[in-house]
Amino acid sequence: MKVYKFGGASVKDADGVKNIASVLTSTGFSDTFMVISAMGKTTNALEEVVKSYFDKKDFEAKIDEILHQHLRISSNLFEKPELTNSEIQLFFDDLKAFLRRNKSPNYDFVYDQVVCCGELISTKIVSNYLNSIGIDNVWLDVRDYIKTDETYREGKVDFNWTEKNFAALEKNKFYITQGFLGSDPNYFTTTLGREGSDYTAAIIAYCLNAENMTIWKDVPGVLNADPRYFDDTKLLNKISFEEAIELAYYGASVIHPKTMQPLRQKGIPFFVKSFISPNDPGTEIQKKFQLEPQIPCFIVKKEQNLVTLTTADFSFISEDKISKIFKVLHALKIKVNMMQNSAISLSLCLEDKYGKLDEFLKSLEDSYQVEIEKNVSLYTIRHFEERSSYSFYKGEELLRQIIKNTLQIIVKEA
Ligand SMILES: Nc1ncnc2c1ncn2[C@@H]1O[C@H](COP(=O)(O)OP(=O)(O)O)[C@@H](O)[C@H]1O
Ligand SMILES: N[C@@H](CC(=O)OP(=O)(O)O)C(=O)O
Repeated sequence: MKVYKFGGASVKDADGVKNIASVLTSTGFSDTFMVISAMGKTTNALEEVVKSYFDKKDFEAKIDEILHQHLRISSNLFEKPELTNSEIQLFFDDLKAFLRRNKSPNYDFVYDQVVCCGELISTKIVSNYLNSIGIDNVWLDVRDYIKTDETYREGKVDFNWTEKNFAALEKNKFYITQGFLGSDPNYFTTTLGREGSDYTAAIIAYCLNAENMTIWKDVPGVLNADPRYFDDTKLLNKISFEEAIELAYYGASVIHPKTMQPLRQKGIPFFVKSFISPNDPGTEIQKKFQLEPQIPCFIVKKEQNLVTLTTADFSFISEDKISKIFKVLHALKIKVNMMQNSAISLSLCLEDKYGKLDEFLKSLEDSYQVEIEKNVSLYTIRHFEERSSYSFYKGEELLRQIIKNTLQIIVKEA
């Protein structure tokens, strides 16, 4: 069995859905498990619904907007869209009913029960479309298979339970299911973290001992830099799992960082390919591969915060103090992307996905002098060449660090 994953960019409109059919026709689809994300930016739109709901604003109008976007796509796909449209309508009716009767004040719990709609609808549309053109498939609710704990928005997968569920599945079929979703022990929906559908595909590949896994993207494969921010990017033909983990960790957003671990554990070959040119080789990721070609790789993480703490009384920043600071960061789910310390100061490059930075800074007020530079960029160059002078950014360099073959620079962009 092979595992395919198509992300939001590949199913952003009716033409995208039709293109999946041509990819499948050119590559074959027997004994395949296909994971699909929400269409385009639907997850962002559903996040807005949750925010409006908690802000006591008109969340139903936002839901209707998302409903109509999907109905439009469906109308462009089917000669007779009535059946699919009524299924789409039902998902949204259920969503509204859930929000009207919900009593839980837990934002993260409600978030997961709402945003899952994006993946449930996209897979319904794609599955119905493929069946309508003779590509027979079976739609699965992934929440019946992938089990997690109760960490809403960042569900931790119970691999043993999940593996048992997949073992019961009938072989040699073409399955379509949702990325990004799971369910907790009480069968409430959980999500695996934003952009988590790549990870879902890897979990499924792991559980089914897949021959290989391919994620289909709008780029030719893994490039040595994000083409949105860098010119003259080059395709990396081969990379090792370790290199892919490093690239993803530093922010190469083409692959979700958690994706590699399950694949590496079972030695499952992993491809990143273009859904525009499905017959091109793309990037192959395997154990013990050497990076090919051997060139520097550039990564940028935007919207970072550089926080510098200096002890108010000029005492040393001891391990004890650092450990307390990190406990608070962990509790507030603030990610540290780079750190540097001296005797009396500690600089941290922080990513504040959940808007908790002010709470963090408040907790430090009494013990530290705090300086903050918001909205900075963190550039990372893997395999940098010492003699090269890099001029890929415009702005002021705030901090620089070299660890082995990795150079990192924090920049206040001009
Ligand atoms: N090193 C890289 N190589 C290729 N693409 C990259 C890289 N770093 C970032 N990207 C970006 O990743 C995008 C594809 O990933 P993503 O948008 O998450 O796809 P999807 O949501 O469809 O799965 C590309 O359009 C590209 O801008
Ligand atoms: N739809 C989810 C999960 C995901 O992985 O999406 P994508 O494959 O489009 O990055 C998100 O936007 O976070």
